[in-house]
Amino acid sequence: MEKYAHVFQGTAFSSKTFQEVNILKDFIFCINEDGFIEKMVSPDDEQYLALLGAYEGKENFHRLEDGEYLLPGFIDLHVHAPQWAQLGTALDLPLYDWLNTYTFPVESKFSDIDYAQTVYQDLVKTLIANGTTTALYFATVHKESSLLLAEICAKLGQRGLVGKVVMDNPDQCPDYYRDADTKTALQQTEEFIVAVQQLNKQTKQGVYPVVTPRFIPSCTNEALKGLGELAAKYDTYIQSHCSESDWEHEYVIDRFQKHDAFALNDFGLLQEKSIMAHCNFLNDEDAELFAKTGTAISHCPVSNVFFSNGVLPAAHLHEKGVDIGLGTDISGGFSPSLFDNVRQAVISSRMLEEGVDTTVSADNRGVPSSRLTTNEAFYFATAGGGESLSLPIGRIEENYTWDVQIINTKLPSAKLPIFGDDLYDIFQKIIYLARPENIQQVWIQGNKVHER
Ligand SMILES: Nc1nc2[nH]cnc2c(=O)[nH]1
Repeated sequence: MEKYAHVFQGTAFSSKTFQEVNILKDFIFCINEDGFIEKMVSPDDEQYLALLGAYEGKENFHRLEDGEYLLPGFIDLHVHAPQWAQLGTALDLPLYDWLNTYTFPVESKFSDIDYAQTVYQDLVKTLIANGTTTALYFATVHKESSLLLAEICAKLGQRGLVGKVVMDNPDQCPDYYRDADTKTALQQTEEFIVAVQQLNKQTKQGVYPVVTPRFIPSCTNEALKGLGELAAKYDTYIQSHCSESDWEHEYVIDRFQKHDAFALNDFGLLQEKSIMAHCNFLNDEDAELFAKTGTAISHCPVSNVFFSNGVLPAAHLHEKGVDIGLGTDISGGFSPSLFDNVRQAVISSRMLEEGVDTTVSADNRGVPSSRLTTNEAFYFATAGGGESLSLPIGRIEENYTWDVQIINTKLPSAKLPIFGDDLYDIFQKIIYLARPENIQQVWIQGNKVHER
């Protein structure tokens, strides 16, 4: 009977469908050596008592305390790791000015490996403590510190997908922060891919290289083409920014007479393992191309308030068959927490649906059918992120990895107002009220990586 690496007993919440949450009350979760959920047993199952008998009292048996609940770990599909150093600043500027006056100077400092070590280590630890078990990172143009970020994820136990950023267009990138030239950018990207694929061989939870043209304005046509070819050669993930703001969307129309989606596709950059950030200006034709190629969207609702000039029609795009996950967009978004982004996804979608200008009649004020429910926004932060990455993550279900956060609702300093509620109400309270201190433990691929 005793063959599992860990056995947990407790109540879990996990998406069943886009609309519905599964409540697994007092289940037993059996985790194998590889860190996967091999078996889930309900209290009605005849094996339940036998399993308890075999594991109770052992070191690898974990019973959740009263007031503790399991959620899947969050999947953050868009993090600019170096921007951790400027979190919460300069958010009153428009995107172009923010990039040029704040962000590029900060990112240029990551040529210094010691500085990178300090910032990246702090970021990865903080994201884990916020319940983020998988993160898709933009690093900087520097190959060495980008590789260091992948090594830090590997060491701290987080599933990290990391990109060395490519910016080779002298018209759009400053002299002090740019790849030396196109050839060097592509060569260093290739070396980076090979090194991270090597690192992945010794990393249980996985670390993956990501081909990362920053966005179309930063890159020459030769770089975009070369990056599409490298992604195909090494079967890597691809990430970029797509149709984020009025300025960026218009820039691409000016340069290519088409939208970002079609321009990126021409360079081989839209495929099953592509994840594009923001996408606020996608029209239906762009969305159909995303669905056809398997390209996913990382929806960054906090950041969008500041930089996107609009709200992503996430419900509509999901309806059109596009995979969607959530991103913090550190530091376009000021919060490292996907809880905050779930909340903002709901809030922004309601404002889109209802409209915001009260001088316009209610009938014409908003965009009908735009709202996201709490369950749907939770789905994006978990199961939707897993689907976007085509990895068995984001759900508490058999054959998925044991990537979970244990939420303590009874912490004296951050107690949730629960007075005999039913379990679904407790789930909703966790989604809207939990703070980082309520995250008691975080596990990734069967390993405990955080405890407070
Ligand atoms: N939000 C955001 N958009 C971008 N577009 C190009 N670079 C960036 C960035 O760092 N953040």
